[in-house]
Amino acid sequence: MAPSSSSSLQIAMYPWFALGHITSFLHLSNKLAERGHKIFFLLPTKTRTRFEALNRHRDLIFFIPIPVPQIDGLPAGAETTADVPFQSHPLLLTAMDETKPVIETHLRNLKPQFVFYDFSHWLPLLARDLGIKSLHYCTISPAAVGYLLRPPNSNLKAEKRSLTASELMKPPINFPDSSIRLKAFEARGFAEFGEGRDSFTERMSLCFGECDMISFKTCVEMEGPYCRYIEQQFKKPVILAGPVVPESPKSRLEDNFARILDGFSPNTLVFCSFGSECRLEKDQFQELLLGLELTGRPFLVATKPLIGAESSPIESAFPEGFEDRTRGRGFVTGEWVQQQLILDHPSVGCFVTHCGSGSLSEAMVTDCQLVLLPNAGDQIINARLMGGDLKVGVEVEKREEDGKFTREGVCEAVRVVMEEGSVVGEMVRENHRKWREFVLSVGVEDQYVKEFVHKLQALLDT
Ligand SMILES: C[C@@H]1O[C@H](OP(=O)(O)OP(=O)(O)OC[C@H]2O[C@@H](n3ccc(=O)[nH]c3=O)[C@H](O)[C@@H]2O)[C@H](O)[C@H](O)[C@H]1O
Repeated sequence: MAPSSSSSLQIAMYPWFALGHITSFLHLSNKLAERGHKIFFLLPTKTRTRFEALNRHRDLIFFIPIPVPQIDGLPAGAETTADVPFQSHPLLLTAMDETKPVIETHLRNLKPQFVFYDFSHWLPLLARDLGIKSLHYCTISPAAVGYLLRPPNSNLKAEKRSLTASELMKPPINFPDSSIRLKAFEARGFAEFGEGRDSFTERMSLCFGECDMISFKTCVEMEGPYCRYIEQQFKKPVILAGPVVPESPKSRLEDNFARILDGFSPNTLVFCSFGSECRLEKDQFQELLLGLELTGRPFLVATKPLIGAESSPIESAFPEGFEDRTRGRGFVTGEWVQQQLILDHPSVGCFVTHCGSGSLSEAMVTDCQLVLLPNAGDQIINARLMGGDLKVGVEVEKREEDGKFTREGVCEAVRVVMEEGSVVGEMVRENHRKWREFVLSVGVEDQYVKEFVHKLQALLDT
């Protein structure tokens, strides 16, 4: 018998097998556990160790290991999008779909009142059969969902076709007024995604269409119009978890990085990270490094480029003479770093980000200047939102003909935000400061989470 709506909630969470999604669900779990609610966090077995440090309430957040089925074509032991190239993501989706019987067993035993999910389109239907309410907790921004997914009632299905590049260059009908547009090369990228995109679009339409409620990690002040647009398009209540400000992990910054960062004056170092999935082609990786070299500033890059064999050392992809020229001020690693702790370090003055939603949440609460260098998917829309609507960062220019960025473009974007007296730099600094103050102001987060829980409890009474 479900407890009355005034007592604490019991929620199962099953995020998509991507570190950015798991991180986002865990940040929300911390906020809910802080208020006494119990979370059963289902995640791939081996991946759990990456997240122990982020679990701040081990008495209320219980990690439940889910073995990832071995699918033909998936490397042995692969569990998340960080373990496979982008082209293999559909195989990982299949692996997640094949965990359905295991998830059903857990839900029958755990008997949560809710299940939160994002890409497992079969979960809302399963939950309904088990008398469990389902919430699609969408880590992708409402602006990106609205622009890229297009309304479910569009005539595309009837015409059995995908959106063309020219259709994708313009926002959908009734989309809120904004600076969000796709450039020709970006629209072509989405259109060429083709049937992979169609089945993904189909999957997402089910994820949004079958749940009891939709939720985003954002606030009305930032993305209210886009949330209302989603509500209208999917005819489903949208509840907001608020900014879900990530707390810093309990761990300390590793000595080798502490030593590097302690060696630089406050707000001087450029930190660059592209999340857990992005793998730059070698030519673009070199343009990035040469661009940071051109700035004349100290920099730390944490990203794993696509280079020959996985076992090749990252130095094999460095531009000619780069190491000698940047010794003592340029640091590059292909390993997983403690991004939140690095961003918190006083020497970091600029964050070059791929605009993944987790990284942007973390960026918003720092005082780093932001350079936006989206790689794919919703990151592009996030960059337009941050650089165009909110004006809290500057986007790196890319060539129209092939969508590639250049060393000069990287250097110019860093210069604009970091140079003393730069008008644009001061504008984005001030806008970022205002949003940071809003997001961190007393009561904002608490009010959003309270309202979020209240709406969940109200759903139990329906
Ligand atoms: C929603 C989905 O998130 C995806 O994940 P991705 O990992 O790329 O990026 P983030 O969301 O920033 O998530 C990345 C997370 O990994 C952390 N991190 C990353 C690198 C590192 O070396 N160390 C770290 O601690 C970082 O702090 C953040 O919390 C994609 O963007 C996708 O476009 C988006 O729809």
